Amino acid sequence: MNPKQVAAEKAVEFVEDGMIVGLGTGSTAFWATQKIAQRISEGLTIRAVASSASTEALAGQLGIPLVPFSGIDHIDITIDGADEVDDQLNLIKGGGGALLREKILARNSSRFYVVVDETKRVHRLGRFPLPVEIVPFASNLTIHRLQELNCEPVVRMVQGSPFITDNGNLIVDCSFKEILNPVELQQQINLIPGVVENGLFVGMPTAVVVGYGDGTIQILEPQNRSGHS
Ligand SMILES: O=C[C@H](O)[C@H](O)[C@H](O)COP(=O)(O)O
Repeated sequence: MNPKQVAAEKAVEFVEDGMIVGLGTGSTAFWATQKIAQRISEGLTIRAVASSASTEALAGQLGIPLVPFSGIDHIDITIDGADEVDDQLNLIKGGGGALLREKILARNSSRFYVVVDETKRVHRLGRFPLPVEIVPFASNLTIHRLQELNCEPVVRMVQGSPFITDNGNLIVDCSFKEILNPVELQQQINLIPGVVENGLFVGMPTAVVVGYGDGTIQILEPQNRSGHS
């Protein structure tokens, strides 16, 4: 069985009637959105907020009732993927460019479930280049300041043109190789004028659901690393 699907479907078990649900972005969150649609067809009543235009389109096709960010004052549960998960359950996100809306959802959610396959687990963050969303008009200046933090920044390109986020910004992928202090780094990055947000999610998950190729899952909680079943 697909480990991403296994993890995502487990997390959807935590969705209950009446909830406002944050829908993540990417190939793992995709399975959560599919499962939520299935549960709606079986009688579940929820409203959802999408973390990207692509997820909004998917949810719309699947008949999931959507509300805009402006129409809610809290989110009960968000289910989303990640590019890396470290031993403290800190994350790198933004491989799909959706990190800003994803972080707003996660920060405003009572519960934030992260769904990954086992390949996303690392001892320390940094193998995956850290996505940073920046405003386009001063990008060269902002990129110089990012370089001063000892990373190699590369503007993300798609088919020869800069990737543009749903918010009209650029993504700079910053290779740090190894991130020793994610708390400090996220603050340093976000203090640079021109940076909109970075893909470090520090201390945010309620739990991380890890799916394995043999169909088993492991639920990792911030202080309790048990539960392989
Ligand atoms: O911007 C995209 C998101 O942060 C994704 O959740 C992340 O990149 C993981 O995506 P996937 O599940 O496709 O590996």
